[in-house]
Amino acid sequence: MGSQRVSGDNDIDLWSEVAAAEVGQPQVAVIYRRRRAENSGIDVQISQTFKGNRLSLAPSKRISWNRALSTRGRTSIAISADVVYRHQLKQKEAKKNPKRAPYNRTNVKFPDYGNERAYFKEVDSFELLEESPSPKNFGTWSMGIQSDQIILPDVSSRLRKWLISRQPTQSCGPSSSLAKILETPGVPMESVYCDVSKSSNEKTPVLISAQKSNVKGLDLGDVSSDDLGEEITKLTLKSNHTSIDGNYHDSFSMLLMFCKQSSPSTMSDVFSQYCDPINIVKIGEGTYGEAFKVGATVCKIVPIDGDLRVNGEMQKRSSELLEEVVLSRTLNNLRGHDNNEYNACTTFIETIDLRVCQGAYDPILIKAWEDWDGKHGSENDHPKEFPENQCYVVFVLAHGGQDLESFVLLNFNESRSLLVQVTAALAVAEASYEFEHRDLHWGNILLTRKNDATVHFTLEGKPMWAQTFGLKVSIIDFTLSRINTGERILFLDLSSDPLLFEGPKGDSQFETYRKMREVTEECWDGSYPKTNVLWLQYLVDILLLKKSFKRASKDERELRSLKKRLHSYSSARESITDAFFEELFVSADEQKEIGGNS
Ligand SMILES: Nc1ncnc2c1ncn2[C@@H]1O[C@H](COP(=O)(O)OP(=O)(O)OP(=O)(O)O)[C@@H](O)[C@H]1O
Repeated sequence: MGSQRVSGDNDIDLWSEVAAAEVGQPQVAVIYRRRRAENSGIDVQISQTFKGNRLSLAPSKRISWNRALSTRGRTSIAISADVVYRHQLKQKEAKKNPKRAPYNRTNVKFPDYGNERAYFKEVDSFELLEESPSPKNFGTWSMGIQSDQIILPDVSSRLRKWLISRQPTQSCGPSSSLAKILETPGVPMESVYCDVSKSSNEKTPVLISAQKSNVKGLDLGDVSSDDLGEEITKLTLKSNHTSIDGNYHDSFSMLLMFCKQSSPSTMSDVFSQYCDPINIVKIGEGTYGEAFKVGATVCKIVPIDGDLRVNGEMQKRSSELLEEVVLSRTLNNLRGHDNNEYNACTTFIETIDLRVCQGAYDPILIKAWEDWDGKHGSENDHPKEFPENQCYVVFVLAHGGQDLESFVLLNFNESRSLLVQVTAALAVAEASYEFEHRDLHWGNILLTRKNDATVHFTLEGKPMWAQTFGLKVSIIDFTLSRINTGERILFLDLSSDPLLFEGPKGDSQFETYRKMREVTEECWDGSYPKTNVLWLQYLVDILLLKKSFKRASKDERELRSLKKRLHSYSSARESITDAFFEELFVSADEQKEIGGNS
């Protein structure tokens, strides 16, 4: 990231300030690399050099927190059944002691992270100025219900998850069943916070959901959408009676059904729908997925259900992908395909299609993978290892552009627009689905330049148009997110990931995870929209400290006071009412004059 900034004469140069503050400190570059999962922890390789005057984390390759954390992600699958039970215990304790239920680490057996702790102790003694990529790799989703859960007998975790998910949520109205979610585009599950001024400490804000008409069904062959919901449930319950190894074919069948397929496709079948396959280029990678630009879309390919370890990880199972699919599709519903939506926005990346594929990795993709590796140095395993019978889920996504980390913001207006778009999107998703992103670091915000002068949101029935100043924001990566679909709550139990909270002190990303832990009191299934506000504060920090764009000292003051005021808001929904955002919205009349998208 460049540390140059274009500034007016009166500007305070933050970078100079930071550099000045560092004078006299040891000049250290810490280089470390993380070991993959099979090595049962992190191989921290620290080297110190004394050449620059800024402390930085300079990885030999891409720093990958997620890889280190992945070992625990797998644990969270196994304990997912206990999550709800533990939450009940925590709630009981919390009732006894209204201040705070203590987090009893002694009852939880975590792997030994002694080495990592020693490492963090060492880096903590320095001021850390570099951001770290996301710890994205956390295994499976957990599901719970909002309140008054029935303590279930000791059944298999997956069955329990589904049994719980079938309990009607007391506070939600007509649910957004799986079958209905599948009816995208345009399932208008519309939900309202009854009282947005309520304190965030009230754990489950009351949602009133109203299923609207005009629900369009997909062509699901012989299966009607109502039957589909039932079939999915039966299938899952049935499959959960059997062992994990024995049952995934059932989940696989469901996945096929979700993708409207009777059998897996080949990768080239899918890609040829979007472009001439020779034009495919790799654009990014995650621990589980490889992302390729395929025509105007991005295809994220996630291998599933195989025995071959990928990037040091067990492959994800069909059942896990099912849950991710539900979450992506639920957010897709916000995109507003008719004009009746009570809550709508287009900021969450669009999932255009989902496909199940089978076969060895396509040679064209292998070539694209190798080209990217040559330029960027991949952390992932070479995909030529995949066998002929390997299965994958392909997420066909809209192309969201470049991530905030690498994107060059030009001026204060672009930064303001970034903030208003993210805040409004979170407000809409909170209002509709009690959504919390929980991992909104600068790698998960994509930016692109567009001609539209405004971007449209509908929040609780009220249409709003935010000025873009030519910038379009997309939010990706819902791995840590929490959502209430109306029928179920999808969340990840971050307590099973203690290292997430032991990241470097002073690193605003890791400070944010720690603040989330305080806010949620580790009841990760609960609704705490304040977590969205914490990430907004993080974003303001990033804009002030990590991004160079043309700005005056007055602009910096505005950002700093926004950050302060954000302290007092308990949700993105409240935050969007802040004066900072006011002048970024245009009225309906102005919108008509501008003639932007509506
Ligand atoms: N829709 C998109 N538009 C543009 N780039 C994208 C898109 N989706 C993913 N990418 C790129 O691919 C990279 C990997 O994507 P992503 O983080 O979603 O992978 P992942 O497999 O979910 O990661 P992990 O499993 O480790 O959480 C991103 O950092 C981004 O650079």
